[in-house]
Amino acid sequence: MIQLQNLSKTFKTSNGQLIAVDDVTLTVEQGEIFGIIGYSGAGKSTLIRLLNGLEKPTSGSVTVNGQEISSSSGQALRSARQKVSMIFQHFNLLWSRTVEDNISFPLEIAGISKTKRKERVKELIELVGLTGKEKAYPSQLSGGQKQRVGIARALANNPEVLLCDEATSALDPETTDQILELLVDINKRLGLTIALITHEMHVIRKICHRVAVMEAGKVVEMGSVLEIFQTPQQDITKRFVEQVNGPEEASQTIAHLIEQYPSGKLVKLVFVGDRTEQPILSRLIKKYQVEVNIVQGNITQTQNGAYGTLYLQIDGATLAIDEAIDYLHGQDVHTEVISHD
Ligand SMILES: Nc1ncnc2c1ncn2[C@@H]1O[C@H](COP(=O)(O)OP(=O)(O)OP(=O)(O)O)[C@@H](O)[C@H]1O
Repeated sequence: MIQLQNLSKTFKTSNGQLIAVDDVTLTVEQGEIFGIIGYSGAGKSTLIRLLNGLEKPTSGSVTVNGQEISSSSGQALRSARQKVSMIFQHFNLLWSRTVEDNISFPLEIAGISKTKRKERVKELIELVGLTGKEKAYPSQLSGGQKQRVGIARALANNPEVLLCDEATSALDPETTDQILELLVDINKRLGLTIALITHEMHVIRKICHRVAVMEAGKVVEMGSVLEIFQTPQQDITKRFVEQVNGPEEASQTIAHLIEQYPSGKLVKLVFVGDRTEQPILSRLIKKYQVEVNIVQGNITQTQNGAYGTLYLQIDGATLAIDEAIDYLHGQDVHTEVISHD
């Protein structure tokens, strides 16, 4: 659906050339929710501006549904851009227009008749859950409601792709979750492809199928959200995963656990949801004559399923413990020994 091929964008600044996006190649599949995460300055905004044709690449290409946006101009660019819609962190609503007139605006520009506009606006208001607010002005709405208007307006002309630029960053956690649920609902109901940029791993965990991690203009890691949460490779990715799992707390707990369970070995298992029912633990105990204490565990939900972490204390004869750990390494779970005798 969206293809970025060796995409780069360089800006000339007073300090010389600045590479904002550096040789990015990725594909967003039809119907997918794809997240791009990075800290401030990583190049996310530049990337999204390249995606909707607001910036021209220095090199490489952007193709949306077979049409190259990066090399189009004039009418061709305008028609290509109609397939791509966007919502923003600060909503970008027209403050002097009511909710229904804001949503109607792109339809007016597209030359849709008044009767058809009314019908479509009604449909969209229902879709985003704003019934009863048709005549309200943006200043009379909560942040979540404003973003619902933004979403309805973005969907008015039936785009093929929705781009979300930090769409929930100005909202409180509860409202964030409601807006994220609305995006998932729209993705499922309309089969709409969604590409979003964010600095919050919570957003990625909650709604994305796949994620690309950006650092200094480059995509440094990419994969299914489940995979990335389960086995992050790069340090930056690990830091993002910790945003959701809570690092200090976890490391404090681990230090505490080591103190509390000084004998045997402390092992961390990371497993994917549908493998949780496999009787790995009971086999382990039966086969190796070790004692297994479940010390701590949690499960995290993502759009691709759940993944869990389980801390075990394995105690017994040294040889039996080592064999038991070898057995775990041979299973389909990620196993890490976090303390030694
Ligand atoms: N028009 C421009 N001219 C010069 N430099 C720019 C321009 N736009 C972006 N940059 C630079 O490119 C780099 C990437 O910026 P970008 O805004 O894409 O990052 P970001 O990940 O979106 O960060 P943020 O979340 O803070 O917006 C930054 O160093 C920024 O200063």
